Amino acid sequence: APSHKSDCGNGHLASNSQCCVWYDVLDDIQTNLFDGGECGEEAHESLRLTFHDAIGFSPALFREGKFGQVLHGGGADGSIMAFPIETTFKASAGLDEIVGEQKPFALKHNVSFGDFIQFAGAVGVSNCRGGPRLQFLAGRSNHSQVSPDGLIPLPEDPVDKILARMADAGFSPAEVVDLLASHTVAAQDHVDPTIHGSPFDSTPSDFDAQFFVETLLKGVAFPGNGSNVGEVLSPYPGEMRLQSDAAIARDPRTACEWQSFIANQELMVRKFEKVMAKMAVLGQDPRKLIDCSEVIPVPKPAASQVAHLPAGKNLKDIQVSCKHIPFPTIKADPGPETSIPVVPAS
Ligand code: HEM
Ligand SMILES: [Ca+2]
Ligand SMILES: [Mn+2]
Repeated sequence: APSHKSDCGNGHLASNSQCCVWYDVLDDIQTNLFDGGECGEEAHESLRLTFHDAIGFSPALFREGKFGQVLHGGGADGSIMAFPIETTFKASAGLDEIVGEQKPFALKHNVSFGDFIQFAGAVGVSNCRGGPRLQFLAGRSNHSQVSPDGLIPLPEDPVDKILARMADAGFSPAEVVDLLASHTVAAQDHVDPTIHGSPFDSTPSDFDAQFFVETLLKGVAFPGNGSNVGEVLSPYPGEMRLQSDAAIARDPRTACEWQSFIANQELMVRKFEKVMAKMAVLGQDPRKLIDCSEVIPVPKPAASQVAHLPAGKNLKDIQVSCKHIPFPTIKADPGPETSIPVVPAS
């Protein structure tokens, strides 16, 4: 049958021939960056990197004359890969590693750093069970503008400061919550450097709603060496809770959006896809980009649409923070109290 697609010559058909190269990048990074398509450390760090590149964008600084000559610029432009100074910013501790791992793939396939970072994040998170299928637009220039320090939120920042910074970049309080669905596939290495890879929920390889319920449980313990800057009490040994996540979960401006995902993983995913489409083109003119979303793999379905209370917890342990919508009915897992094995730093 006649086709309007271009034959890429690599076993794929593309709606636009400029998307062909991304199939080569996909095969290469699934094998050689994501360990055969896993939702592991590299996938998590790649998702985090999409944010740290994109959020270096500030209409407020631009108005004050302190950020570039044109408003279009900065943002999701690959500057965090082009300018090593950006990975020395406190908020980006540890990202030098994933930038170092990704950069040779971008150079080898001759694609821009800005495109590569958003593509790798989208592919990485598609490896997570229940994950989103993110939009991917290609064609960002490889000319980028170094971001000033101080634009990326820190876990010790008060909610007011985080919401103001995110509003400057164009995000509502509800959209900040939507973006934080990313923390369902996340772990820390630098808030408490004595414990490696302590996750933010009990299922860091599943893009599920566990993060949203577990952050509302009463905090009882620190997983590592006690209280660190940006850390608050978590509900289990081994799990890390960021001060910012705990506060946003409980703030009247954000608590109802937070709660709304606990019994609706599908809604969480759709809203994450929508807000990520916006974040991925900060500082870019999307009309000049080509839609290559078809290259992004279709993720495996979620194990459950509804979060559960981990074993040993009950509804009385939840610090209900949305005042006008009843807390959803969720079940508790049977069995002894959950704990996540702690991996000490080597
Ligand atoms: C509200 C602002 C946010 C704050 C304060 C924040 C803070 C943090 C911190 C402190 C870590 C741990 C880093 C480490 O110690 O290794 C982390 C990890 C992570 N963050 Fe965020 N974050 C925010 C928003 C976001 C957004 C918008 C995304 C993506 C869309 C994101 C994705 C991730 C991911 C995937 C990880 C896990 C990385 C890994 O497991 O290696 N974060 N975040
Ligand atoms: Ca999870
Ligand atoms: Mn990590």
